[in-house]
Amino acid sequence: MLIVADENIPLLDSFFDDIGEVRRVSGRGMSPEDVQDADVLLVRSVTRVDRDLLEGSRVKFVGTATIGTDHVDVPWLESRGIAFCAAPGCNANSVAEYVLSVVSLHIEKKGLKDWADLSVGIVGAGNVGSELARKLDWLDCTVKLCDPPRAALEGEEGFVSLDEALACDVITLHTPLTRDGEHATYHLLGAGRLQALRADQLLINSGRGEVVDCRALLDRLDEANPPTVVLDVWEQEPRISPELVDRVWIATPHIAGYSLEGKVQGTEMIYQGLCRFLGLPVRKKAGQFLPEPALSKLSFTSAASEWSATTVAMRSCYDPRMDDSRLRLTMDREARERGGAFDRLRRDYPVRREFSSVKIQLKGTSKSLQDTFRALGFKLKI
Ligand SMILES: NC(=O)C1=CN([C@@H]2O[C@H](COP(=O)(O)OP(=O)(O)OC[C@H]3O[C@@H](n4cnc5c(N)ncnc54)[C@H](O)[C@@H]3O)[C@@H](O)[C@H]2O)C=CC1
Ligand SMILES: O=C(O)C(=O)[C@H](O)COP(=O)(O)O
Repeated sequence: MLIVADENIPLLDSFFDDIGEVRRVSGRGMSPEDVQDADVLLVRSVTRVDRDLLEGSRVKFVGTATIGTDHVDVPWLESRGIAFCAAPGCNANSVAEYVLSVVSLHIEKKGLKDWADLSVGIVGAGNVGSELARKLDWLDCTVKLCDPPRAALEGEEGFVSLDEALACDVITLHTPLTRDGEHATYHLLGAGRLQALRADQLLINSGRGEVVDCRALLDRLDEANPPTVVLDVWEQEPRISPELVDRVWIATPHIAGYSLEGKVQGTEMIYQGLCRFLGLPVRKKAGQFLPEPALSKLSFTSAASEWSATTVAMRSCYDPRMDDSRLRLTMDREARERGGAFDRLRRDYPVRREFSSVKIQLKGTSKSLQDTFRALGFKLKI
């Protein structure tokens, strides 16, 4: 059996080499010739999987090691009897930690040292939005969830309108990219809604670039009193707008979901999907391939303030400003080289471990500090 796979999927051999021969190809540049003789195709989000790629091939199973599926023409796969599997939720915690890290920097920038004063509007309350809401709730933020498709379901309640979510101190977008239907998200935030944002607000997009009209955003950021904006996702990746990078506060190259745990869980989920499809037993688990983290323990005493202890711990695991600096450094290249540089930042992404990989040892500290660490997802050793 021939398995053609995006070379950027981690642990391809560990998971798949006893199922078939694995051929690695570039995800971004994948062509019909690459997949023609494949039985199985494994991709990430940068490969458009549709008739143009697969017509005439013998592919019978497609797996994407990502949450998002907007790059896959699922109805066409169904029409051809090609099985499909994605990895829902695989990197949801990674994205939630990205947003928490950004919000903690924002709180400091505003001269505050507490989560509790903040209202956060979460647009899209699925795996990512719900995980983020759970953590922010524990941190005593006021959380408002906007999810019209869920709100329309029987028994679902407590959701707010988009306008109410967009009035919060922090707005964070976690919808899929959809172009059709009642709840389409393409350019959900267009000129009108961007116009209404205030200078004291923070807008974070780590969903999909096209959910925000980036041309309109650029215009808004050139006007008086613009909001603060953080973008992980962009229209026209990998050839993103340098003008927009220049105007946003934090700019990262679509890596919110790039914790090692998130990426490896993505591979694990398509491995499980392929095993189900082939009727094979599932013998491997993501956990067996995760190395010991470089940072496995941190200690704090009662001398440390709650804010400094938790932000030191968070930033020891992940600081979005590092990703921001790396992306900005690529912006002075020639236009034709910038797309390649964006993809290389993603391909060569440093190992980033989730908060749960670090044990926090606390000596003589308060119950409230313990609760905050727990809310953020750290393991405690008291
Ligand atoms: N930046 C990154 O690295 C990553 C980005 N993503 C993106 O985040 C998206 C969300 O991920 P999950 O939460 O796991 O997906 P999910 O499918 O679990 O949840 C999406 C939620 O959005 C809601 N939704 C749909 N249309 C909406 C609308 N018009 N307004 C408000 N809510 C709407 C759905 O009802 C659903 O509850 C993915 O589709 C993907 O595009 C996901 C992982 C990593
Ligand atoms: O899971 C998703 O959805 C994502 O956006 C991925 O984290 C993006 O990673 P790549 O598929 O582009 O490597």
